[in-house]
Amino acid sequence: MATANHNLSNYDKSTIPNAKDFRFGIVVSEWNDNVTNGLFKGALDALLDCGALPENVIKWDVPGSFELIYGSKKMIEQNVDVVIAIGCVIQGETKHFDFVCDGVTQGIKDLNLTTNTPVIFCVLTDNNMQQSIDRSGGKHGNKGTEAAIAAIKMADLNLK
Ligand SMILES: Nc1c(NC[C@H](O)[C@H](O)[C@H](O)CO)[nH]c(=O)[nH]c1=O
Ligand SMILES: CC(=O)[C@@H](O)COP(=O)(O)O
Repeated sequence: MATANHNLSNYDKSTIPNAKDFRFGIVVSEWNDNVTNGLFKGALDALLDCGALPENVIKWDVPGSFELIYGSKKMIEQNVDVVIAIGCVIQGETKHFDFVCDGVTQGIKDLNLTTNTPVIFCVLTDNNMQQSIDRSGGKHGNKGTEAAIAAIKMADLNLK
């Protein structure tokens, strides 16, 4: 189902574990920060709504989405139960978009394979700024909210 047919912010709290005992690390890219700040707000609001304690949420900023890989790796060392990697990559004139998107995707995938801490992929890879705005609190909801719910579920799974 494409995002256009699905609101990213919809969730049913009755189906989500209480997050009060989980520690969350959130790494946020500063590129396109009008978007990434919106994604972070969506994620934080959802975590707190589902019972997370503010003191159990660590937030770090990194320069760009490519640095989400190293930032998430270092965040894992902070003994958190799950990491959310937040970024916004928008197509420019060159192929750089392709390499950044593939690099961060593969890097986060590798962290999920090689560590015991889930890293949630909350990286928009859009054709233009409007698509990013629409997915960070706009008409399609907020991918940060979606990522937070995924983070809670994966933290709960990680304890089993
Ligand atoms: N163009 C975008 C970038 N580019 C920067 C890279 O992520 C990286 O910081 C740089 O190559 C230095 O290593 N980053 C984004 O997050 N979004 C973009 O649209
Ligand atoms: C994803 C990028 O790095 C890209 O936005 C940079 O823009 P350009 O390809 O025009 O250099």
